[in-house]
Amino acid sequence: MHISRNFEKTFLRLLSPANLTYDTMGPKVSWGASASACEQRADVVDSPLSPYFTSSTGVDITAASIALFICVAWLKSVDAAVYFNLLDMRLSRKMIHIGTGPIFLLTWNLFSDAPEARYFAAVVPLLVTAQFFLIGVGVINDPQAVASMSRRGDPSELLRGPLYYGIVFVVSTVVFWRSSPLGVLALSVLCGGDGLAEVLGRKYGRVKLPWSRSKSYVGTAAMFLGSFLFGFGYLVYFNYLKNFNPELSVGSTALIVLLLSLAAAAVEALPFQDVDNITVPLAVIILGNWLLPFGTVNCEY
Ligand SMILES: Nc1ccn([C@@H]2O[C@H](COP(=O)(O)OP(=O)(O)OP(=O)(O)O)[C@@H](O)[C@H]2O)c(=O)n1
Ligand SMILES: C/C(=C\CO)CCC[C@H](C)CCC[C@H](C)CCCC(C)C
Repeated sequence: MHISRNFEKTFLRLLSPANLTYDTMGPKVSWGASASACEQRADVVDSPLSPYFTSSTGVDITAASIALFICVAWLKSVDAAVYFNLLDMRLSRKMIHIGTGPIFLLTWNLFSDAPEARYFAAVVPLLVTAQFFLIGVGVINDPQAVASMSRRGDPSELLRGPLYYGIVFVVSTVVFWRSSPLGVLALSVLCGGDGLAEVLGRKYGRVKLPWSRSKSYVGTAAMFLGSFLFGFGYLVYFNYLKNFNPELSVGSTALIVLLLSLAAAAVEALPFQDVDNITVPLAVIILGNWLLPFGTVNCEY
């Protein structure tokens, strides 16, 4: 068994109630059943880059370089839009929050099916997050990045929301990678739900939640909607690309993502700021680990 499968197993065991048992292939709960085809989660995605290389390392280095290039181009375009006053600082922060993760997810299938591909992929958010960490602590001076990613123009703000966001991406890429619907779902809910909550909440959220005075009913409804749209959209997309084995059944997955989006909206409505970037994906992983097996086809439960 590859070491990364152990990460996944250990991570889920740490997060879950003690009465559930885990199979050896990842976040699939075995409800007392013996190992079956439902518990195989091998990565069988074929990279479009593989015809051009003789080794998986060549594919993975190229895929990581392409992702890094796209990342720099995207972040620099947002910085430039803020610099030329085409974009308001608050909106730019949200655009980075909503856009960066989903763009990264779209690059995942460029990587090879080698077990170490996830580490090459994780290097991309790791490098970008490390750079923002250094800006946050004052080692690197990058006023444009601070302007586009902070709320009030203070570099140390990068050490909260943006840093947590980056860490969640690195950990989830290594632990779950692309063959697990859990990681894809947690990351897309983090980007879509939280992002839409702030954009719509700030614009239309006049009536505040009684227990969370900085959040509104409109924002919480947008959190639910954004979580569902991004979460379900990305699961259907990766399902169509045959990332998940066993395959997801679109109907039951819709229902499960609906429930998980409600849970994500409830967690986001709690009176905390910044840590949403950790609590929301964590809640989706804990609950999704229990619910998602029911959304797979050809399995008996
Ligand atoms: N469930 C939610 C989540 C967020 N929001 C809105 O989204 C914004 C949250 O922005 P954020 O950057 O997290 O916090 P603040 O620092 O309070 O925002 P700002 O300083 O830009 O007002 C707030 O205006 C809040 O009303 C909301 O209405 N409902
Ligand atoms: C402003 C942000 C959050 C506030 O809630 C987002 C911060 C973004 C990061 C620190 C960057 C994370 C890196 C990526 C997930 C890698 C992206 C690669 C890609 C191809 C665009």
